[in-house]
Amino acid sequence: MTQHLVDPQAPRDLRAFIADLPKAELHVHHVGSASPRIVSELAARHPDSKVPTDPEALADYFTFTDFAHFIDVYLSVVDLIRTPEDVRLLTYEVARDMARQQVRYAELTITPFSSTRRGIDERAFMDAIEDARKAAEADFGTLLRWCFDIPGEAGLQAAEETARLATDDRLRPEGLVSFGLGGPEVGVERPQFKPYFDRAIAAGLHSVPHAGETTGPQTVWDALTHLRAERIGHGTSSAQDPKLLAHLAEHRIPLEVCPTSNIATRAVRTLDEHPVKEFVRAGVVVTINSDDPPMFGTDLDNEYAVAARLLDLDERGLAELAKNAVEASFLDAAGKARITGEIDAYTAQWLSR
Ligand SMILES: O=C(O)c1cccc(C(=O)CC[C@H]2O[C@@H](n3cnc4c(=O)[nH]cnc43)[C@H](O)[C@@H]2O)c1
Ligand SMILES: [Zn+2]
Repeated sequence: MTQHLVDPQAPRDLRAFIADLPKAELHVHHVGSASPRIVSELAARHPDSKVPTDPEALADYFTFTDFAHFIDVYLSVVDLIRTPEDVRLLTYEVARDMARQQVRYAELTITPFSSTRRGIDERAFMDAIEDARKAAEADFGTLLRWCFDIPGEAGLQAAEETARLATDDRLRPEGLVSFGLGGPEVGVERPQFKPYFDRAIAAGLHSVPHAGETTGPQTVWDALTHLRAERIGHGTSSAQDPKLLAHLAEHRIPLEVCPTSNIATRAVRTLDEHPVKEFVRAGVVVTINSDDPPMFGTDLDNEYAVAARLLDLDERGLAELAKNAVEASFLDAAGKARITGEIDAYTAQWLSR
């Protein structure tokens, strides 16, 4: 792993504030959220897997030479999820880990194509995630919603399958709010996915593709123009194009920034070189996210601590970041007002200590 949990450079008091701050997370992957505890349990169920279960070996296994290596390792963890019960366990336990960090609401990116192509029945898959969603809400108070993403490198057959699963009224899960596109960007041009995004948008889903994570700003423009993106996953390379930054700011298209992820996949060299400051300076709406937290040796609290350092934020600034995520989410107005109220009440109480 490339980073230790809780940015050691963040002041102790700020870390305590972050730990209890009610939060929303908009960019976090389902399989990429499997903690060592969950991975161990899944690997025990499927002992033929090459994924190590010993935490130290796992830390080593989760050290990536580049983005392609990360995707290879990611897919080996995907291979651990073989039954609807695996899907349910993963989803419910991920929600438990989120609740511990006071995550009140999360949009979890799920790649149903990866599961159905590995033989999990599509109806059973949908039932498993929905069952876990309802149980997580009842048991932990964490609201989960889904973003179904196309694994772009798997091609148009994967796009077709993902669009079908997301728009078929008999299958589409109640918690589904958005449609995405993930995986490597190099050689995976965004415009080819336009017909699938058009179908998803026509079915009432929001468009949230990854773009500008591992390629330049043109990919972000393509996501905006061809895929009608309402938020951008990462968008890191937007910093190279002042006109793009101005466009994102003017149209209030939020970026889902995942600082530690960008270091772990070597998309950005060091945290101090991360362009998040430039986004804020240009007036772009920034949300802070963890992406694949255990794989990147991070969690959402740590990402807030990193953001506090990079953006020189105090408690009020951190509360604004948390509210950005709520506002940029696809939660209904009453839900947004409730979580925003909680953030304000918590911050006021903290500052009056
Ligand atoms: O499942 C398969 O069989 C398969 C076949 C070919 C290609 C793929 C993928 O490319 C899967 C990639 C998968 O990775 C997820 N992910 C997780 N973190 C990130 C990230 O930081 N940036 C982009 N993608 C990420 C994503 O959900 C993709 O669907 C699969
Ligand atoms: Zn991602």
